[in-house]
Amino acid sequence: MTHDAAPAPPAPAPPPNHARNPGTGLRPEMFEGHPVNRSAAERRAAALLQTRSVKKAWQAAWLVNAIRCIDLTTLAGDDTEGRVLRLCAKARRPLAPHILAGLGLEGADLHVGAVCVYPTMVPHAVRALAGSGIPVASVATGFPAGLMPLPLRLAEIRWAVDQGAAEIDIVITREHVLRANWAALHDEVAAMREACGPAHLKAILATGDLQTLRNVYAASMVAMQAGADFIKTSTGKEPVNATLPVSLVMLRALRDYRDATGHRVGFKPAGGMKSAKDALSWQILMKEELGRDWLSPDLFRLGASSMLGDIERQLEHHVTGRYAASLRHAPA
Ligand SMILES: O=C[C@H](O)COP(=O)(O)O
Repeated sequence: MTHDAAPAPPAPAPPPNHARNPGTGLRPEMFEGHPVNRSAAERRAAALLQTRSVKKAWQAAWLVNAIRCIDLTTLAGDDTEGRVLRLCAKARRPLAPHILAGLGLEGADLHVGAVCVYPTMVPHAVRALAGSGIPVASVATGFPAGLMPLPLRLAEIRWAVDQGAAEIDIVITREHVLRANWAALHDEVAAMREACGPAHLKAILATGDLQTLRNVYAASMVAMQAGADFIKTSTGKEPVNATLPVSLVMLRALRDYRDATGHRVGFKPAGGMKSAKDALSWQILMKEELGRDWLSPDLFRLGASSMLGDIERQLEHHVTGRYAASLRHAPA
């Protein structure tokens, strides 16, 4: 079966069509005792991808939509100003001119969803992206482990926001989840949300550390109840990062939260996603579970350091009928 309702070909990113999530205060009845069946989640994720595929003619539109939703990321210990400047140049012009022309998108303002960096790289990224409309996202709160005193984690958020970060990717204290200390998790994320001020808070749940899918569901719900604007699967540093079954559980939490509160919260799978096929798989999952409205950059991001290169390669093939050597593409 093909996937008929592909996202429309890309248009300039629309303004956010929903208010920020104000949170609800801690409401354990929304997640305690909520059953999550691992093999059912695995079966559903696998079945979706077996029975749904994107029509070949529409794959290019889906891949262009993925570009609009990428948080183009560098989070390496050897990051430098030069690397961040190159990344920002790629963020502004994610496709080579002949590919854009082949897609009929010469005039389109196609750029990625955000550039995601460590806090000390924020000033470089802010400078390089000035006037582009591309937000700078900063990880903070002692990324990736988060095991720093809370006042220091909050100060790190404030520092990154002062430097111009418009989005803050925080990490949660995994121990709060593993001990089912939901009040502590709620209060921590709520304090981080307050420290963010106008910047949007993306809560990284580090799902590979959370042991059970029931924990993933509960942590997703608590983060949203504390006012997270996005929930994100992984730091990219856990042994297991974004997977489709875990994502499915988080999407169900997003849906349940929307149904209970009327607020739509964004989703960001991250870590280990490298191919254009991954970009299609996660978009199919989103569309099947949450609908196409959720497939825009204000509600969906793909956190990836190396996915854009393969997307560009596949789009070049779409346009020219042949693959170029990957060295012809500017590194993403
Ligand atoms: O937040 C994004 C992740 O750190 C990116 O992970 P990745 O380097 O495996 O693509």
